Amino acid sequence: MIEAEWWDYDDATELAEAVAGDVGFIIEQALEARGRAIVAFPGGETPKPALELLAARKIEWADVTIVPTDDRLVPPTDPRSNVGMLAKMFLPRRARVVPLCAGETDPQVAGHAADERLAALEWPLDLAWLGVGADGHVASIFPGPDYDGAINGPRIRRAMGVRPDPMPANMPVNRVTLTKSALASARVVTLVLTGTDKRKLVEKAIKDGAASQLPIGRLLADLEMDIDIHWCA
Ligand SMILES: O=C(O)[C@H](O)[C@@H](O)[C@H](O)[C@H](O)COP(=O)(O)O
Repeated sequence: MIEAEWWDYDDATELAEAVAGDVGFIIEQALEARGRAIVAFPGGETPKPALELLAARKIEWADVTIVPTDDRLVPPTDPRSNVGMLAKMFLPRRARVVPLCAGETDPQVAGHAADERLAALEWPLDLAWLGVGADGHVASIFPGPDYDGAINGPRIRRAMGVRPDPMPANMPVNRVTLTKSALASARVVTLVLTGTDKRKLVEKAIKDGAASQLPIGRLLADLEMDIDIHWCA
């Protein structure tokens, strides 16, 4: 079982400030050690306040590469696009924001194209900042025909196209995701979530370990380092 350290906050503002501080520190350490940083940031709603605070921090953003942990197969101008959100926040800061999808409509074609684009970057990630869905998905690793590939695929495969089955009701679109091995190999993995239901789900996933039925459980079971989990109700 992995060692998870839970950091509990009184409210969403405190959570966002703490996460922005932590992530900023991790990036600065990478810049100091290697002169550049490569980080994966999640999509969804939870990270937005922390991402905004982070973007306002004084960091040498021009030396930072940001990749979404996952994206929806929609144009970057679509409000559902994770890279669109990250680009709006971090391109004005001069960070490099690398998209997972570039107009492809077929998830498998998109996954292979993303994999090729990512191969040109410096691996491993300095940070994989993760969120979790109420159904237990992490990044866009969902049950369906691509689940096994995203979870158990060859280590060299960093991105995959995903056709969730069943489709999540609130966002019924195909995806591209970083694979479990690309995420789990990051130098630091951190998880940020809100709400009691998600907390219970993650606590059970950690307890179940590799036998977990949930994508988040399968990923956490594979980590070789401790993980900080930031949470507020
Ligand atoms: O497309 C996705 O599914 C997201 O990018 C995923 O990475 C996110 O972390 C979870 O869905 C949680 O999202 P919320 O924070 O909005 O619940």
